[in-house]
Amino acid sequence: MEKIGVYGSGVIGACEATLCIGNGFETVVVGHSAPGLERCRAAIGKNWDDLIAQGLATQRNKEAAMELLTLTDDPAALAGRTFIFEAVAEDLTVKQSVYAAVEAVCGADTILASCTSSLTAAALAALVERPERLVIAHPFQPAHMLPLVELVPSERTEPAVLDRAKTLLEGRLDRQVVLLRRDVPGLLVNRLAQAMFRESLYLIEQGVATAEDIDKAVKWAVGKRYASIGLLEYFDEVGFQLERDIAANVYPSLCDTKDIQGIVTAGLESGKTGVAAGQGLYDWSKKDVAEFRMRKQAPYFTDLNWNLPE
Ligand SMILES: NC(=O)C1=CN([C@@H]2O[C@H](COP(=O)(O)OP(=O)(O)OC[C@H]3O[C@@H](n4cnc5c(N)ncnc54)[C@H](O)[C@@H]3O)[C@@H](O)[C@H]2O)C=CC1
Ligand SMILES: O=C(O)[C@@H](O)C(=O)[C@H](O)[C@@H](O)CO
Repeated sequence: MEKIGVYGSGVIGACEATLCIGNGFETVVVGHSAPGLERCRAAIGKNWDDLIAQGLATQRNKEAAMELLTLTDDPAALAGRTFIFEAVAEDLTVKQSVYAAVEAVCGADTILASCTSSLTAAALAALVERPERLVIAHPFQPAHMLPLVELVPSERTEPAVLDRAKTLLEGRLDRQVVLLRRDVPGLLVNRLAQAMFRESLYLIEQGVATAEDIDKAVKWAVGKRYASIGLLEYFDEVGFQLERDIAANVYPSLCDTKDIQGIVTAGLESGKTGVAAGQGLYDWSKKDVAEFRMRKQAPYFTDLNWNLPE
């Protein structure tokens, strides 16, 4: 059984810890500030309360899971850990300092699994002394609920490391793994997501549709359809002939900007940066954030198959 560490006590660190303790793994979480660690403990507790409210866990499961959790600001507590999820800021300098701290206390056999959303495995491998032990294991929010993990080796990752990561994720942590054959920025899902975000922002800027219109279309067409069939299964069903004709009409007018769009730079300048600011593409002061949180988790409630601690 791997001995798990999580470096990072933010959004993803809290979810990874919830998942690991929820499957009976004693887990050490390293953060870098006392208030951050307190927020992390509260976030993990809230994740459990949501599961309990859905009848998917009991108060006893929560207590047993929380007993498996250690939160600390001391990286030395990672000594003896065999599998570390790195979930710190999306910044190579921050990741490099964290990797140095991990490699200073962990053995040569310890796997470093980065949760990065957009950096390449090659760029991360260049930051460590033992690149053969580094892999990307990219989760999706809410990371303890949504099962997909993208696994990406660098050219220097040992095959046995991939096997161990896959065994842990699929065999012990109730995850669905997609292995990327080559290292690309944004991995797989974030490349698709960024293409959709770019086009959506473009459609708003061009006055074609509102954020509400786009989200309604995504929920009812894209979301529902591709929940049961694959995107490319659908492409094949339509057939190459029609898809070629549509592409010939649509490709020339698709957004292909390489720049960050005005709607985003303006939001950053005015402080209207999304849910946490109360205003982004939507006015969140008029929306129910707690209801959104439950809606975000709801699709996964029926699939949970954890080895809950008693
Ligand atoms: N938020 C998301 O939707 C997702 C994020 N990720 C990836 O997970 C990683 C973490 O992201 P979040 O949890 O969202 O970020 P966050 O901002 O919520 O948490 C970042 C963590 O990094 C720590 N940190 C920041 N500077 C540090 C430093 N100099 N030394 C040590 N620790 C430091 C913070 O204390 C915090 O614990 C990133 O690589 C991100 O791309 C992956 C999937 C989804
Ligand atoms: O979708 C997610 O939860 C993740 O894939 C991410 O890496 C990112 O945070 C991304 O979605 C932000 O757009």
